[in-house]
Amino acid sequence: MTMKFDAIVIGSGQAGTPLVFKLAGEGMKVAFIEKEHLGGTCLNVGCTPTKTYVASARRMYDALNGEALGVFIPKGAKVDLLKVKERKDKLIQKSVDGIAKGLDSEKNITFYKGEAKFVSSKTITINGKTLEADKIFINVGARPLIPEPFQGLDYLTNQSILELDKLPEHLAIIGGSYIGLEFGQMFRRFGSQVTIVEKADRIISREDEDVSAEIQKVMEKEGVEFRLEAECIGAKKDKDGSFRVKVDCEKGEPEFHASHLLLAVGRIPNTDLLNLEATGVEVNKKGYIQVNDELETNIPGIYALGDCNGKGAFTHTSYNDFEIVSTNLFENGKRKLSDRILTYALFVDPPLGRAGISLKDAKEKGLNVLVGYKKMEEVARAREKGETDGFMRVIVDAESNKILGATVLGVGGDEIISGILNVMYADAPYTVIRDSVQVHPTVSELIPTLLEDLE
Ligand SMILES: Cc1cc2nc3c(=O)[nH]c(=O)nc-3n(C[C@H](O)[C@H](O)[C@H](O)COP(=O)(O)OP(=O)(O)OC[C@H]3O[C@@H](n4cnc5c(N)ncnc54)[C@H](O)[C@@H]3O)c2cc1C
Ligand SMILES: NC(=O)c1ccc[n+]([C@@H]2O[C@H](COP(=O)([O-])OP(=O)(O)OC[C@H]3O[C@@H](n4cnc5c(N)ncnc54)[C@H](O)[C@@H]3O)[C@@H](O)[C@H]2O)c1
Repeated sequence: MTMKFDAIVIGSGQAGTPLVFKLAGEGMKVAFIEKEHLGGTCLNVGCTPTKTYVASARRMYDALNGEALGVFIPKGAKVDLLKVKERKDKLIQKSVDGIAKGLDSEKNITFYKGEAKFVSSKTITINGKTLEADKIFINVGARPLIPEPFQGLDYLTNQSILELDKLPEHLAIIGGSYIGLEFGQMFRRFGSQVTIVEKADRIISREDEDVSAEIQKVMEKEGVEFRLEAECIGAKKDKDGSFRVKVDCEKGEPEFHASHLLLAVGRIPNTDLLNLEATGVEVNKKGYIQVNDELETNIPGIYALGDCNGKGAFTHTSYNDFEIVSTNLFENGKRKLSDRILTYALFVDPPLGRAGISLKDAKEKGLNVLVGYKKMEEVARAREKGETDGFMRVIVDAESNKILGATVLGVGGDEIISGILNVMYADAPYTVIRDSVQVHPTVSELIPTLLEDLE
């Protein structure tokens, strides 16, 4: 028998979860399907646990680096990974329980635990049942990419590394991008030896070259080893249980030993699990579902939100997808994907805050831009804190005076970037910040000064 609903939401990610409550609140009967964790990647195996670990790692760093500020902390500080994990598990559980309680008390939502598959553009199957709805919202997220040479090995992913209760002696991380760098710095701070293997000639090669160089410098100072221009082509387990990691490289050893191996070589969308062929929904070569400016696919009534549409890869972009769909469906709104300005942070320490285009993007597009740049060393508050690594850069359109992009790599960079982003959303000229008065002493106070000196 087919069960009829007004809407079906597949995946309890950062868009699906708020959407299901909104749909139900509007009086629709909704089926909500999740195959693994309630709350999705961000809450269970992404942002929340990693930023919880980053906080513990920072405490450890402070305990070991007091002397420069005249604070002598007796030796012996150590990390108990089990306790770090328990703290993380508790934080997650509280949020998961909150979602579960919300579901229990909403009579319009029927929750199904299991993997949904399409039968047609209006029907899906779940645990042997068939559900039908005129509106179907796909929010299935992404999973770690596991290249062929690593299949069958007991490697770690962003999920399993967060289940360890003992510190790895030597953690080899394959991939020097967002996931690799955040885990790399935190495990080094916890006390592991860390080697990051990256096939490109620099880490986070989507960023400007000076960003890659500065983050590498900071992490090397803390003892993280980098193998650049080194493609990991596989690994073997030795009898003692350690890994022999093989790299294709011109410089350095083609093999090294590590106790643990973390794969952080990219993510793939979970769209291959959905039997989308039954619907005619278009996906691109990488498996991302193609959507229009309002997140609808080529099949009317089917929407794709979050990482699986390839339009963003962050929690805030996924949540914004929810806002677009929700406003347009229920509030007569006209919100569009194309109104969104790119922004994100990389939570290494000091953090990288980014908004809009990079200098590399500006050059590639041949844009006529003015650039303001200051090193963190020039910021009084950064000197007072003893945290002078990094720099800030703001890119301005030479004709319109509008801000096109910004990079704040330095203490507070993840928060400071919002001030610049807000002016970009206001579509105001850079002179608004240049002529503003900021609190002294803050890192933000140098941004008006930086904007006085555009080149
Ligand atoms: C280690 C790590 C750290 C991160 N840190 C940050 C950060 O600091 N800031 C940030 O903005 N972003 C961060 N991200 C990215 C962020 O987690 C994702 O962008 C965000 O979770 C995207 O959410 P989503 O809505 O696309 O779906 P997800 O949160 O991925 O949820 C999708 C859900 O769908 C379920 N599902 C899949 N297929 C099916 C199916 N067929 N049937 C039923 N259910 C299904 C999955 O089990 C999953 O629970 C991080 C990611 C990782 C991996
Ligand atoms: N702070 C944040 O917002 C945050 C944090 C973590 C993750 N994320 C999300 O996670 C995703 C990034 O995932 P990621 O870091 O795994 O992937 P990525 O795609 O960003 O980078 C993969 C890296 O691995 C390298 N690589 C690939 N194969 C290799 C090989 N065989 N040997 C050596 N290097 C190899 C690539 O050159 C690349 O630098 C993004 O979607 C991002 O949005 C976000």
